Amino acid sequence: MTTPPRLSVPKNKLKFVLLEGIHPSAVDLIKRDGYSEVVTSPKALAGEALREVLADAHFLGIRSRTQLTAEVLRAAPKLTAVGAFCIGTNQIDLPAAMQLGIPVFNAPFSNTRSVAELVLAEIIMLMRGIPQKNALLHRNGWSKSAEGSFEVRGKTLGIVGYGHIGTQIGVLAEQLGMVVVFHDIESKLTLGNARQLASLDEVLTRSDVVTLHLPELPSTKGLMGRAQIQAMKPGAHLINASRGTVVDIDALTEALESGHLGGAAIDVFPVEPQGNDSAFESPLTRFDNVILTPHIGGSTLEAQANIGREVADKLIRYSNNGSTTSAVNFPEVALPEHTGSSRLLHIHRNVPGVMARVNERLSKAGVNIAAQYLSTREDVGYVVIDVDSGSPEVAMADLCSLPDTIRCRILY
Ligand SMILES: NC(=O)c1ccc[n+]([C@@H]2O[C@H](COP(=O)([O-])OP(=O)(O)OC[C@H]3O[C@@H](n4cnc5c(N)ncnc54)[C@H](O)[C@@H]3O)[C@@H](O)[C@H]2O)c1
Ligand SMILES: O=C(O)[C@H](O)COP(=O)(O)O
Repeated sequence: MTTPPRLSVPKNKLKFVLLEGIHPSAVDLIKRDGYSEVVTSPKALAGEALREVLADAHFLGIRSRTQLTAEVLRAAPKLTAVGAFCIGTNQIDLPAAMQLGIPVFNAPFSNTRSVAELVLAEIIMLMRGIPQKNALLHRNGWSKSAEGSFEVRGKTLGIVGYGHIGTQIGVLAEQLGMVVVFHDIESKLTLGNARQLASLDEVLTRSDVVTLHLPELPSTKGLMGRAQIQAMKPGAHLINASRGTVVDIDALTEALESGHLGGAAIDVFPVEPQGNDSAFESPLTRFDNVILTPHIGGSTLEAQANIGREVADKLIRYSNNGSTTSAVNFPEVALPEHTGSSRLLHIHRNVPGVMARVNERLSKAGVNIAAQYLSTREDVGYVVIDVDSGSPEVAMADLCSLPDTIRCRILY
């Protein structure tokens, strides 16, 4: 059996790696807290480059593009926690991370408003036929006409996925006088006059604009396929600022080619370039009535600065005191400061008798338990023990050698 990693390292020896142009607010906070090694990159990494950077990283920050598969995570022996500096966490194998004892944190609300504002603007732009008019003028043409231009007031907006972003858009759209209907797999508290309809189909057949706000899940992949796009009203518009895999791009292309849809606004794509120096390719580039944006729904300076601080703070708290509050994949433990005691953190297989064995080892090591906090999730347990007498190092070494240990570390 291999010995589990024991991460009881001073701050100046802990390495943070922040990829994908994470806002400098994160670096500022991390450094202000006393961590000195912060490596940054404007790009997503993959393959050997990612493996190389993860070989000695303790904390990793990514956004939506870096793919953290089980294989990649297994090749990161020191990785203690991951920060997704965004909302979506579909790019990370969350169950694999939990099995390896690696909590993942994200920023569940920091860019919600930015996405909602972009979508609101796109609704008006699409309903007025602005994308194609704008394109024509850029080619020295002129087309002053009311044909195909409509007010949004009184029109129906269909929201698919009525979560944080969907509800915000619903509220903003009602301020413009739109009728809001939505589909969600959960029964939802509706805001304003929004109405939850019985089925996705009902939302699609009624709406002048359909906007998607779903997470990427096996169940949402290809959710907007040929049949769903064809079920939309002739001349209606489709907006996708959720995940690229939710829409069948070939089916969308056909619907635009045939004129069934009046237009679309697409911010996310099944395959996205790794960085700003890579080329973007899509069958949608040939349509003037399609607004294409480079996955910037959440990319405002306000949102990115807030995300930088929020996720960096969660990583720092986990590093400094072991708190896993709001981790997306991990047993959650909210911890007070541990003054006057040492803190032992033990992540283990949640099998019958494991806590009895933990406490037996502590008793044998002769430490006094000042406080103990336990949380479990599926087959992983996370116990935090504050000890205020005896030798915490000996107790830690004993705990680390328990066969059910996944990871352990000590905080002084
Ligand atoms: N374009 C961008 O820059 C950008 C920015 C932020 C978030 N996002 C994406 O938007 C997604 C949504 O964000 P959010 O904060 O609103 O998430 P959320 O979790 O608050 O809401 C998602 C909603 O979708 C619903 N849902 C799940 N599966 C469904 C299905 N099959 N059919 C109907 N409804 C379903 C859920 O019940 C939930 O209400 C994120 O997961 C992320 O992928 C994109
Ligand atoms: O999930 C998210 O928050 C968005 O997709 C934004 O991702 P980004 O940080 O890569 O722009």
